[in-house]
Amino acid sequence: MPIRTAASPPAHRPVASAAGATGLTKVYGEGETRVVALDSVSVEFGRGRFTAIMGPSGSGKSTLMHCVAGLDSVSAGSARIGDTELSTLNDRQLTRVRRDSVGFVFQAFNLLPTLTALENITLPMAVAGRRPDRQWLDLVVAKVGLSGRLGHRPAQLSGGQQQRVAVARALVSQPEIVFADEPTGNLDSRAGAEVLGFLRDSVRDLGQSVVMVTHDPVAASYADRVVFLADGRITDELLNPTAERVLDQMVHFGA
Ligand SMILES: Nc1ncnc2c1ncn2[C@@H]1O[C@H](COP(=O)(O)OP(=O)(O)OP(=O)(O)O)[C@@H](O)[C@H]1O
Repeated sequence: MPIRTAASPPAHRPVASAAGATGLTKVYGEGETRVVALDSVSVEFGRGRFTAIMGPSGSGKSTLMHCVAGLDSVSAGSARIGDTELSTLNDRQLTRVRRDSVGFVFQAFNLLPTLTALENITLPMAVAGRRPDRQWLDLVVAKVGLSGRLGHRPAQLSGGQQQRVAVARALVSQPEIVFADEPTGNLDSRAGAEVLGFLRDSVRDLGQSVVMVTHDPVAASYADRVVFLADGRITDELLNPTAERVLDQMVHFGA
């Protein structure tokens, strides 16, 4: 597989979509417990772009990410990864798309404690019966600054280093898109800045597409674009955000 080294395109130019949703509605429960978590959301996540999703608690951020990543079913509308409409897939095909086309980074690093950093990074590909491209693996490991720590187990690494292992694990299979759910939620600001820098570098230098849910305006400022959600709807977006502009927008919407 060729190594992608394309820098991300300028934010004003239309870009191909790495994932997206059309008229996506998600309803949980019924009767008195019925909650419309997403109300006909249409959104594209650009290829080679870093998109942040922001909004108040309960606005539907995680639900949007889970539906587009194929972790949750939709009630109406559609979600897609690349050109693949997820609703057309059976369970086995969906599992394969999630495994081969999507990388995940979670707030809790979700590393296996008995495996080394390198084993954690390559585990998902090993499970899938695939071998990582050695050149790409070396590049990703160097990029996230883990070259000297590949033999360490998670307990021997700081929180920031553990999250960098998780980022490398998400990048190593060269997925169509990486979804990061509050990736800096458990980190201090310095370690958080490093992880965000690596996510941004993976977009700028490696051509990766990244979508990140965050509450933090500083974290969102690493993205090329911020999409704002409120009450299950997209209310606004910002291109080339700064932390100040994101904060203004949040205050404006009472988030
Ligand atoms: N499994 C579920 N069952 C029932 N309701 C749910 C479920 N998951 C989410 N919800 C509801 O859907 C709405 C959107 O939730 P979601 O977790 O997507 O919001 P969020 O913006 O990610 O919130 P937070 O920032 O607090 O994580 C909320 O009202 C939530 O209570």
